[in-house]
Amino acid sequence: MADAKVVPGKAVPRGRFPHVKVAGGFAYVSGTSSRLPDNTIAGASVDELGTTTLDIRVQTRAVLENIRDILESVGAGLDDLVSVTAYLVSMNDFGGYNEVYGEFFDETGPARTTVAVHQLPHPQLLIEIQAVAAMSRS
Ligand SMILES: O=C(O)C/C=C/C(=O)C(=O)O
Repeated sequence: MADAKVVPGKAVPRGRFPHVKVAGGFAYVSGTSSRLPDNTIAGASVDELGTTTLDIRVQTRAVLENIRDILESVGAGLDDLVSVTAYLVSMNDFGGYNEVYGEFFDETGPARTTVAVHQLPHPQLLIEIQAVAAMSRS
């Protein structure tokens, strides 16, 4: 049985899809950004002159924390992840992303693929991650 869920308290999806869908013993987490419940973007700020500052480290941490919260809503956690696909707007951000990623996971963690894409669904986003977790907990 498949079980799709929009998680209360998380940023509402900007389309008709769930945060997570559980099927066949796995939890499939939709592409997740650093967007917060008030629709601001963690790791993005605009000063009084309109200059935008984007921080890949802050965004990466917030993305992984959002995924952690989404997984917890279905009884799983970051330790249950088996696959991660990360989308960066620029490979110039790979170093900062990789540094923060390494605070969450090591070589026993999920299989990972990182690619650069032309754009993400909001101009302030530097990173989005989709992930799959095994539902190992009873
Ligand atoms: O929800 C976000 O902030 C970013 C992710 C969006 C998608 O992956 C999507 O709309 O499909």
